[in-house]
Amino acid sequence: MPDILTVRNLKKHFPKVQAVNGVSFEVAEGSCFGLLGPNGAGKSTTVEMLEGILKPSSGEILFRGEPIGPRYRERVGIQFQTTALQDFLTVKENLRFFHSLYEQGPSIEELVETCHLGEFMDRDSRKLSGGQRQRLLLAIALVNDPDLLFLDEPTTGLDPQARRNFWELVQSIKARGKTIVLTTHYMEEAYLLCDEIAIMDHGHIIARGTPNRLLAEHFNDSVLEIPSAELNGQASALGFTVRREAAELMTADVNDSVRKLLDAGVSLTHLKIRPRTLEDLFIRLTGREMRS
Ligand SMILES: Nc1ncnc2c1ncn2[C@@H]1O[C@H](COP(=O)(O)OP(=O)(O)OP(=O)(O)O)[C@@H](O)[C@H]1O
Repeated sequence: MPDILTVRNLKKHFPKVQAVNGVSFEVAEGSCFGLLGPNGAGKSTTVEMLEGILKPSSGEILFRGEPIGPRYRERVGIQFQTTALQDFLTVKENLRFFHSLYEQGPSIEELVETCHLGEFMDRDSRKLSGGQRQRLLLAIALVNDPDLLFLDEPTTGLDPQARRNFWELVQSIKARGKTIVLTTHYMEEAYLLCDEIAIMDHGHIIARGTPNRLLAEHFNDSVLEIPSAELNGQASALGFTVRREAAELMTADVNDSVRKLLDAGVSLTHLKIRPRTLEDLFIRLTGREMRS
């Protein structure tokens, strides 16, 4: 697929901070691109420049090969946070208001169907649950039928079920050929939704690629997890690190490690063997855990 966005050596200085310090990447048409990083890494600043809201200090942003200009805003959709909603209006009224700002785009009925808003159209938009609010904000981001959709931490604060519902929605929108740029603090979300991710820290991109390729590049081992109590006081002798109730062992030879556990008389009933995750990669690269 050709690139819908090309970003070259993008920088943004604020008076006391170099928030973004020379980032370059491409986003393929129809893909979901994830920008990850610890607090203050420069994700929001980067995204605001890509959205055309914030002027870069230097560098280039090309949309389908052309520098972004006044018509760019017609081709992008931005899922703004709650403040974008008009107070005292119902969901239907909010949707009508934003819909009236554009001459083209899907009908209100289509937006309602796509974002599953049907059940609460007459509700005051301040009375929505977190998941319902995010679906309304997503519908508003889609009013102009954008080619490129920006989702900035769309599921932060949602309960697990609402988060899963939102992921399904994002997948269905992507299946219609839209390109998505997503920032998230949830590694599971990035793994599930993103074709490609970039991990930022201190204004730089420190890793970029498909989630599976990045995992394969950085790890050749798996993780054994077992309740510490089951190791009968032999955790350190068996090479395990104890983290609260669970003990962990990273091993490139799972068979050998399991054999040693059996030889030591450890019950394997609650043993879990898992591959490395993006969370592990994130901690390895940034030295920090993701905010949850
Ligand atoms: N308008 C501004 N003026 C001055 N400094 C700013 C401004 N916006 C952001 N910064 C600083 O730039 C750096 C990057 O901030 P940014 O919000 O882009 O990070 P982030 O990765 O999105 O963090 P978070 O995950 O907390 O949202 C931080 O040090 C932040 O304090």
